[in-house]
Amino acid sequence: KSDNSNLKWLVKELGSDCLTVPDKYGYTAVHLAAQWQPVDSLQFIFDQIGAEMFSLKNKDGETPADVVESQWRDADESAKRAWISSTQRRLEASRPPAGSSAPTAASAGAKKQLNPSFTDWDFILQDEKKQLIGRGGFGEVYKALTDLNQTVAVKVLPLSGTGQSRKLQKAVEMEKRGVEILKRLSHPNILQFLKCEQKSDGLYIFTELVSGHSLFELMQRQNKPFKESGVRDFSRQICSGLNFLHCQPEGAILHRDIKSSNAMLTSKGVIKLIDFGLAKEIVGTCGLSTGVDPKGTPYFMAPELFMGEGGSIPYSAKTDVWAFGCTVYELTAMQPPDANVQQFRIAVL
Ligand SMILES: Nc1ncnc2c1ncn2[C@@H]1O[C@H](COP(=O)(O)OP(=O)(O)OP(=O)(O)O)[C@@H](O)[C@H]1O
Repeated sequence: KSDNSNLKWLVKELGSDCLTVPDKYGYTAVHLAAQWQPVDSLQFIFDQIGAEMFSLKNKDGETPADVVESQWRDADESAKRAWISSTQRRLEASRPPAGSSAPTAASAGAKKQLNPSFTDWDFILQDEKKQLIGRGGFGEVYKALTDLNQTVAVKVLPLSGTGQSRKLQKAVEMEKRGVEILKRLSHPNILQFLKCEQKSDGLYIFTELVSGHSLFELMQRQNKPFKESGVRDFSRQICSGLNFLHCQPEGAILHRDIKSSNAMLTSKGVIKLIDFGLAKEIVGTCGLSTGVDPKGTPYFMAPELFMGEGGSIPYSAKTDVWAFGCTVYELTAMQPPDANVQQFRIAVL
């Protein structure tokens, strides 16, 4: 669009983080605005994400300022160049002298990214116990503090007592590779993965700590489904996250476990998809369980998933979309489709 209404819509729907998400060429919404939109779009972006907008680079290493520089066509281009140089001058002038850590308006506005390169960490304690924030079908999630002074979530998949068979180690290696892939993704609706550590007693997966509740938990607490406007908003955000996963340049990344308990709502109204169907390989290998069944999952499974042969399950982007449809149903009805049918009979249907 030649005005910034589409940018405003994006930010309203997805939050300002979406402005920095690159497409397959590394172009962000900031690059596109710099290329196609008038100068007030740049000001709008600056108001949203601050100085960070000048450091974004596409795959050719071009910043939004470079994109403007390479086009010298009309009045808009010169207005943009003038705005960029005066804003950068102002930023430079407000930067603290070397060695000083006094905050400036620019640095206070800049968003801090989660840094995955911490080397040491510890559980955060509450009443002298590890602060548990959730329990899933095969792991428990705790709060942790890293040596880079960031609070993160750590999911612990216990491996002790299950033996260290080669099959298990292979499943653990697959899990680690999965985390390596997910680490590289950055999208406002996808939980940020940080790293994975294998210890003698388990596998520790570190992620962004989300402040909020899952949509499943919220429905249970309110004891009613969401209103249509909420379902629309959450569905749109889940789609945005899924679309991002499915459109990765190296091929689709699948979530494999879309359901309301795996969509968290933050205090700012942002949906985060959590709990990618990673650990399933380990569970399949060693029968690991915390005693809580991964309840309801068959109700979200596409028909073809019950027909996999030779132990292979034909997950695809389409099976994620099927699970998404079941989740929309769940959000309006508080239960997935066919919830009155026993789990083991779902496959027969
Ligand atoms: N990164 C996180 N930040 C904050 N809370 C989290 C995070 N990850 C998980 N949780 C909380 O922990 C709960 C359990 O999460 P987990 O991913 O282990 O299992 P689940 O999705 O409930 O079930 P299953 O793994 O059986 O599908 C979630 O419902 C959520 O409340």
